[in-house]
Formats: sequence, C-alpha cells, structure tokens
Amino acid sequence: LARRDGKSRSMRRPPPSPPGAVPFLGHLHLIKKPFHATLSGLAQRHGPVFTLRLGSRDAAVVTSPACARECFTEHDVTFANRSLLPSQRLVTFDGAALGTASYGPRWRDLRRVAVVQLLSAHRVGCMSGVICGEVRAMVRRLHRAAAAAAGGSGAGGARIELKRRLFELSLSVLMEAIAETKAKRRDPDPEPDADGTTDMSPEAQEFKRVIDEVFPYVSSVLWDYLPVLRWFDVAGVRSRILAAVSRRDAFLRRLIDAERRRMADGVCGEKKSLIAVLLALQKLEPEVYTDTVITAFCSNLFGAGTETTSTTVEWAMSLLLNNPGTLEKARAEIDAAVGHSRLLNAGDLPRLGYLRCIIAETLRLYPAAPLLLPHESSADCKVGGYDVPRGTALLVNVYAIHRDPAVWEEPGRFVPERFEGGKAEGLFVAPFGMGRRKCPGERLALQTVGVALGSLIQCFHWNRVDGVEVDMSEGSGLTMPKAVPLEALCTTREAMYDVLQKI
Ligand code: HEM
Repeated sequence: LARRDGKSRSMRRPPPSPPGAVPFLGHLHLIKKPFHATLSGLAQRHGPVFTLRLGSRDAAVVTSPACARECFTEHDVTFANRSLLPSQRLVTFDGAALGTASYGPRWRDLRRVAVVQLLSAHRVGCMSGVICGEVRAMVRRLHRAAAAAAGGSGAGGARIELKRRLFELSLSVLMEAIAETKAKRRDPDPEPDADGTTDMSPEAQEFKRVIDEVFPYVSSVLWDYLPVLRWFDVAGVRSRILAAVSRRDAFLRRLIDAERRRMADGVCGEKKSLIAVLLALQKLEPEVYTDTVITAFCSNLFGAGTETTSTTVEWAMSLLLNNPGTLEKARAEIDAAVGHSRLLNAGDLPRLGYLRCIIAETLRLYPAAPLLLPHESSADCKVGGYDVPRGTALLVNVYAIHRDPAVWEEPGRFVPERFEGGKAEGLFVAPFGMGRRKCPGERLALQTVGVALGSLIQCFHWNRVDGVEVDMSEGSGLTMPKAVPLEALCTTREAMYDVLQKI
C-alpha cells in the first residue's frame, strides 16, 4: 500500500479528498466500521473517485461502474499489483502467495497453476463428489437435530446456528479438496466426533483452531497503519502473528508430507487432491514448486475460499427467511427439477435457474469482499479524469456500486427476478472482481453455494426464531460477516423424510 516514490510528476488534477486529515493518522480517524459503509458515505460527498490518507499510505476509492470498469480494462495492468498491509505480509509469506504476489512472472506462473490445474472446470467437476458428500453430512445432522426437537416438543423446529454449520461445511469442502483427509481414513464417512457437534475431520478441526488464532491480528487498523506501533512491536502483535503463522505452516506441512507418503504408496486416482496436483508439479520442477510454495498455495486457498463461501450462503438464507415467497418459489423449482426421491447434487444446478438468480442477487447485495482485495498502481494513470499517482492503493467499493440507485430500481430490495432472462446483462455486478486479478475460485464457490443452499431449501422448512425478522446489519471483518450470526428454526420436510432417514 505504500507510496513508493512520493508525489508524482503529473498530479495536475488530483482526485478530491475529504478535509480533516491530521498528522500521522491522515483520515484514519474518519473511518468507522464497517469500512465500506464509511466509504459509501464519503463517496456521496466527494464523488466517484476520491483519495484518502490512511496513516502513511494513500488510497484511491472508486464508487461508480464506469470508473471501476476503467480501472479493470484500460488500466488493468497498471492496477494489477496488490497493496499489502504489514500484518498481511506476515501471514502471506511476505506477499509470495497467489492472492498477494505483485504482478509479474511469478504471479503469472502461480495464476496459471490455479486456473489451469487447481480450479479449472475439470478439477471442480472432480470436486463435486466432495461438495455433495460434505453437504450430505450437514443435512443428515440437521435432520437428526430436527427429529430430536420434534420428539422433545420443539414444535417450531430445531434451533440451528447456521453460521457455524456453514463455516464448517465450507472449511471441510476445501480441506477435502486440498488434502482428502477423510479419504485417508479407513471409514471415510465416520460417525460424528466424540461430543457429536461437527462433521469436520480432525485435521479440519485443528486447522480451524489455527486460523482462529491468526485472524484477529490481520488488518488491525492501528498496528498496520502506524509504523511507530510496529517499530516497538506494541502489544507484541508481531510475535503473536509469527507464532500463530508458524503453527499454521507446520500443520500444512504435515498435510503435504501425508500426501507425499500416499502418492509414494500409489493411492492417488484421477480425482486427486490439490496437494497431489502440486506435488506432481514439484516432481517436474522441484526448484519452482518447493514445499514453501505449496504451503503458501494451500494457505491462500483456505484463506480466500472458506469464509467468503460460507458467508454468502448465510446471507442468502437470511434473505430467504425474510422473503418467504422467494423461498417457496425456489423450493417449487427444486421440487420440479429434482423431486423428492434423492438429494440435489451439482449436476442439477444448470436446471435451477431461479436458485442461480437468488445467488446472484445475494452477491449483489452482500458481496463477501465489499471492497474487493486492494490493488495498487504501478504507474501514474488517470481515473475518471483525475490523476492517480503510482503506488496508490485502489479500493473499488462494489458494495456501493451494486446498490447504485441510478442503475438499479429499489436497489436495497432483494429481487432475484432482476437476473432472470439475462435482464442484468451488461450491468456492473462484480462480486468476484474483474480483470486479471479476478477470483479464480468463482466456479468452485458457485458450485458449493449452489449445492449447499439448494439442499437446505430442498430438505427443510425454515422459520425465523420467535418470528422476528432476521437482522440484516453488516459487521466488519476480512469478509463482510453478518453483525448478528444467523440462527433459524429447522424442520424436516415430510416429503424428504425417507431420503434423509437413509443417508
Ligand atoms: C463466494 C465466494 C467468493 C467470493 C465472493 C470471492 C471473491 C473474490 C474477490 C473479490 C477477489 C479479489 C478480486 C480482485 O482483486 O479484484 C478474490 C480473489 C481470490 N480468490 Fe476468491 N472469492 C470467493 C471464493 C473463492 C474460492 C472458493 C477460492 C479458492 C478456493 C478463491 C480463491 C481466490 C484467490 C486465490 C484470489 C486471489 C487471485 C489473485 O490475486 O490473482 N475464492 N476472490
């Protein structure tokens, strides 16, 4: 994020900037949580392109479809660098992972591996068994909870903490795609853990504990933006991050070693794990695909794919609970296309157009990365007619752009029909970003979200707790979480009872 070369030569027309910048902090004191909401407010006063001084860094904030397109088409190469905070450097191998690498040959190589080898249509097709298996485990557990509640006079259904369940689902899908931890066991679909609360493998549970230690420190505003706090490592932030990161990396290396042993025993088939794909590349080019590169890759995929996916399903379920008519319409579509004699699977998604509209509308209203990931300019350029110097961080407020009243009728309303029949084609909707650094995991994400959401709708009746509207306030965090984690009441649909009893 740092401005590397001070003021640039061609700053004839700098973007507007809010008044009130103070020494050291710049505009940091204006920032309230959630960050994207503060930026939306500032855009109303300062227009579609404005700059902020955040501690020692400069950022350009873009809040119009035209200017966002300009950044990711005309200036896509200029903005293809990443802008990293110091804490992000510590957790991402000094920015060497795909999502954090600067634009150049190294990033291109990692990106090619991700797009062609790890997250291609073929590979995601191979993962559909994993996705459906994990979703099946989740609905089986929900069915048991619903049956227990019905037996014990829980007339309104079982009260389910959907946030936790969905996070575990999403982490398990990635754990199995990346490392096949369950396939390594003799009984790949074991009964629940000892206290009966999760379907995660022991490896996924351990990894969850490790990431829970790392996350609280990433992007903690003051430590990241005020160099003086870092010089003296105030509150021991640096040492805590490094200790947590070294536990995470040791864990990932154990997964890599386990896969290496499995490959040596010849146990990997066509549907091999992503670690096995990377180890096969290592055999061909050991000096390029070192264990550190593979560790960084895995860490990046977990970091980029877990909470983004689970939060999207959580927002979608929240929207459906507050819009029961839409939920019924989605269920009718699933009943007609899939029926009641089996669970929905990934192969059904192409025939579930309305479900796909619900997901598109959810991502319009609640994009998991409301400001995308920060980019950084590698040269001076012009955006919206303003001069933006080299070394400026770029924050594209897709959250605000997706709700632009000049583009969308009643922008805050949940109306999946907007996406029916290609009606939204040509409008700027970019929850996965745009251009060179667009999310390479979109296909995997949409498949996981589709099967998870579709199965929840197919198998259960959902009701709000105490009949109260679901609170839709946005919290703050690396992705855009719900301020109040979603809980809902769940009852098994009679029509699906037999199917669920048998799984
Ligand atoms: C609903 C779920 C998801 C959403 C909304 C999402 C969104 C995004 C966004 C907005 C970016 C940044 C784009 C930019 O820089 O302009 C991104 C980058 C990235 N995403 Fe996703 N993502 C999701 C799921 C996934 C999954 C499942 C994976 C893989 C397991 C993944 C892997 C990545 C990677 C590796 C990058 C960095 C790409 C690069 O810098 O070249 N994402 N994602």
